[in-house]
Amino acid sequence: MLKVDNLTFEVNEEGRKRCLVNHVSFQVADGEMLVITGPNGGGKSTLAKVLAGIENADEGQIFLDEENISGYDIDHRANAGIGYAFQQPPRFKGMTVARMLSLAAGKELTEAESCRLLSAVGLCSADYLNRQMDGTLSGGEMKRLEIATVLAKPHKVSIFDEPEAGIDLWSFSMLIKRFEEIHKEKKESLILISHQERIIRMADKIMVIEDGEVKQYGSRDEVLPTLFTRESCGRCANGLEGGVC
Ligand SMILES: Nc1ncnc2c1ncn2[C@@H]1O[C@H](COP(=O)(O)OP(=O)(O)OP(=O)(O)O)[C@@H](O)[C@H]1O
Repeated sequence: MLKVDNLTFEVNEEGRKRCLVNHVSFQVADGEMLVITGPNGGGKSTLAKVLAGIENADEGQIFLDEENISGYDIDHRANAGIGYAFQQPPRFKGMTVARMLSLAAGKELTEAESCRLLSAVGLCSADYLNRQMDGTLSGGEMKRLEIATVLAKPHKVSIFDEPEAGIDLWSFSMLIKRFEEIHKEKKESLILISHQERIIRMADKIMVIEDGEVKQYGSRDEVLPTLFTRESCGRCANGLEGGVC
């Protein structure tokens, strides 16, 4: 169980404090899937970075199975069981895909194991295992490799920031299947940040974040109908595409 209590993250903008994550509290039970959605710039990625230990919270606490991980850095949080896939994955010059997957798995993977991971994200291992994780890979390829690194190891909670971004339709379907399998197995909890209706509909719980605050949080049946009846974003008069802006 992940328990997030009163999490706050501020930045200093030209001498003025701006709260990007504003007293956010929620829980993700074992095996549960939480989808976080909301308008662009609402604070979803920032919240994910604070959960993963990339940014340090100014206030609040994070508990993973009763363990207070609030003071842990990114490595300690990963060891405690938090997996995190960036919205925009970093590239690593000089590192092959095979090496990266083994590092992510925490053990030397066989070719067959690496192949299974790459297949789950729609990549053919023969073409990729010896490629460098550098600028020669396309944005969509990097995104799928980043997701494969999180899938390489079991976590208590895996956070995927917009896993659909830049991914083609065929790979997206495979990815959805993998998320469905993980969800069905109930061995790990998933937090998916997404604007994609198909992903939002998979959730056990949905949280809407806007202006750094939790605007809605509840079961899929409670929140989903309200998403698709909102006509405009709460922050501005912009129309919503497919129900979510
Ligand atoms: N380090 C930072 N310093 C200042 N402002 C930041 C910083 N990081 C993010 N922001 C701003 O905070 C707000 C929230 O950004 P964030 O990336 O968390 O939004 P998001 O909900 O993930 O958006 P999107 O749906 O577009 O991915 C944005 O206005 C962004 O420009």
